[in-house]
Amino acid sequence: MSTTDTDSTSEQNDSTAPPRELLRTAGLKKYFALNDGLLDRVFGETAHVKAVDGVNLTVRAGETVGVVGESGCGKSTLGRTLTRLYDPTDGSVIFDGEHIETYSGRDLKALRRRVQYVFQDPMSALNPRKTVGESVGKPLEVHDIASGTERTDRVANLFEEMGLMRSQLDAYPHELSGGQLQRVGLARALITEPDLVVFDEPVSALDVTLQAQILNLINRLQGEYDLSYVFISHNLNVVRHVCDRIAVMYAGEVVERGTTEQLFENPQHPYTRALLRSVPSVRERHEREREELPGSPPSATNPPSGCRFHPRCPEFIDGRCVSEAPETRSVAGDQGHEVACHWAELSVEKREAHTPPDGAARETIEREGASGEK
Ligand SMILES: Nc1ncnc2c1ncn2[C@@H]1O[C@H](COP(=O)(O)OP(=O)(O)OP(=O)(O)O)[C@@H](O)[C@H]1O
Repeated sequence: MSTTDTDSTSEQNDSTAPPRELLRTAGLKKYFALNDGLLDRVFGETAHVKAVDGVNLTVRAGETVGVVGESGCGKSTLGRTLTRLYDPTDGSVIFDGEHIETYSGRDLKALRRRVQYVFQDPMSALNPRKTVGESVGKPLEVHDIASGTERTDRVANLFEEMGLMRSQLDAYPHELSGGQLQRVGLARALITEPDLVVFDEPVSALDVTLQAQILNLINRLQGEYDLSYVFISHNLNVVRHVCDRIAVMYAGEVVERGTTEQLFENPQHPYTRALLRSVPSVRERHEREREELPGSPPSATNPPSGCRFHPRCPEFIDGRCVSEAPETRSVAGDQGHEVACHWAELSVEKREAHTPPDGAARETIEREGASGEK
């Protein structure tokens, strides 16, 4: 898939130019080997879960980029691969102008200071046998940033900034509530003063009141600490409130990207439209559209041919949907808005006149399209 996100020298000299690019992935892939038994190695090829399959994503300084999609579409794997918690299978990750996909040793350690990951479950980043104060202060020691009383003071100050009490420095993780733990998780991520933080469903385990508090805190910290965020979520209401731009993922690929306004006001991909219809407050605004999206996401090991969404697509056109992977194209008149879909390539008139084939006709097209007999 292609991207139109580019930085030219003239842009950099222009005061109205967008902020500098902090992170860019190009053709990023992460496959997991599924079978690694002796028989598989001797007799056949190892099957792979194509969790992330050629993703281009750009994050500019100071912005929040959302990654949305149903469960299993590859959001967490993308987040972990672009922060080098996972090694990419292919493609590149450029952070602050440097290719980091090949980093190891000292370079990788230095990167860890600048790029942080906040998990849905903050316990994942905390040692249950250590006080939360010790866990939050640990990166200061690992990266030789501060020790002794300076370390204690830094951790205590950050705790207060997160809305925690100094007395809670000595608490063990099991002694704190979910909301307090997520604040500790934020403190642990911010203690090294990173440039980029990836949030993986940071509030989905919390009740609605706590969600709002933590989201407000995340929002405030961005300005105070000059941070860029990648915000992974399946909750479109949350994403809408915190993100500047959004990438919609389906079966390991980005199928649409644009500003939050573009995606919510002018969604182009049938998958994005279906996702939006599943959000009650948004559905009211799109009530003229078709009904809920049927079915579930495909196998990540053997995804459908052509457009991976075609078996579930309410706008299915013809054999192209089955045999040709759609290119990522700019949406006319909507700068920075891109979509990968054959239906979105049609003129407005053709789209309006289009009636998707159903029943036997569709089955025939799918069979012929997949076998190339069309
Ligand atoms: N370590 C792993 N080994 C094998 N397969 C994996 C691994 N991690 C993820 N997967 C698979 O990769 C695909 C993408 O998973 P991933 O967790 O990235 O999706 P997700 O969109 O974040 O889902 P969720 O919202 O449920 O967390 C899924 O099919 C998943 O089962």
